[in-house]
Amino acid sequence: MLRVSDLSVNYGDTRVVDKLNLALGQDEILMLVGPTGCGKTTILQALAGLIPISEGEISLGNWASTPKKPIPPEKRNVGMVFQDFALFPHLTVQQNVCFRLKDTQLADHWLSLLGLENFRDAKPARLSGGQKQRVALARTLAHEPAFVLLDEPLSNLDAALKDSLRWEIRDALKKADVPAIWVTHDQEEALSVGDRVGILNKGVLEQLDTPEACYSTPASRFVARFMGEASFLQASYDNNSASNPNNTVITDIGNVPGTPLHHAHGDVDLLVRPDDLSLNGAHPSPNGTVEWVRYEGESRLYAVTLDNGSHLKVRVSHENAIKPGERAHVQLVTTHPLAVFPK
Ligand SMILES: Nc1ncnc2c1ncn2[C@@H]1O[C@H](COP(=O)(O)OP(=O)(O)OP(=O)(O)O)[C@@H](O)[C@H]1O
Repeated sequence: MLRVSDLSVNYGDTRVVDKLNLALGQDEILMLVGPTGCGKTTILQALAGLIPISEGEISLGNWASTPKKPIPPEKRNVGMVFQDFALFPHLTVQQNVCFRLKDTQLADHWLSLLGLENFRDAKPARLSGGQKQRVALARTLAHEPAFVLLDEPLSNLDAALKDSLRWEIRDALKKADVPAIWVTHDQEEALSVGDRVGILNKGVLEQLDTPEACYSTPASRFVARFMGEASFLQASYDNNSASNPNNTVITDIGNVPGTPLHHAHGDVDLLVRPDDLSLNGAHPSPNGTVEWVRYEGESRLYAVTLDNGSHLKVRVSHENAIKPGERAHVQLVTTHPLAVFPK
């Protein structure tokens, strides 16, 4: 198990990572997300042993690295996958994957598993971005790493390729049966690929949880906003289980079941995602005005200001075409519990 205890990293007087704690299961994939400059790459570099740590401990199997007794990178058996692929341009695919490998059987295994057999003799320049990243992954896994760190492996690829390759990478990591930490800027990627998601804010891990929990019951408003489109709706909530046995939250646009966070009670803010709402431009009693609309293909995303002053984002079918400035009726239509934050 890869274990990180109270890990802090300073650059000079500036603390960039603050008391990070996590433990990864044998084949677990942890997606690390957060705004630019929050410390994601620094964490990967610290885990790989490429930069010194200021406090805490990183351990895996038979080694433990501390500020006083650092374990050098070559003794950690870490595999790294970078966004720029980092392949040797003068070597073929086969030579890249087999680089410094005693047993080339594993190279064959990963080359075939990642669909690279026909490219064995090609040089990287001839390959597409997706193929290059598969070669980089095959090389990493052929060396039987004890854990894998991926630093935005898909960020140099186009959208269609990203979607398929993220699943190929996930499958390969699972087959390799190694823990992995995968840094991404893409919250959709984090939610769909990760076993767990860690959300960093200014060097502090704000939440480490399943994708569902990070999205539905975020630990903070920051996490709520970071993991997707989030609106906060004025609401009232009675936390007394005798008078409110179904945890009902009352709002101007409908009542829904709630999950109270941080002892929310009384006047509260309800976390509403765009798909928790309906929007009707032909309703006889509209309760809001459309501010703008974004066409998304299958759907349209609307920004609506309610007559009570709340701002909401609503995602509905593309068939529903209401223009900015027009009146419409917004209603809460969800049946699953929504997160309730104190004011
Ligand atoms: N070698 C360094 N010396 C001093 N400060 C650094 C150094 N490397 C990074 N930093 C600072 O540490 C902070 C975290 O940087 P880091 O690269 O880990 O962020 P990140 O979350 O990976 O960002 P991005 O998403 O933009 O890649 C930033 O404020 C950055 O400016």
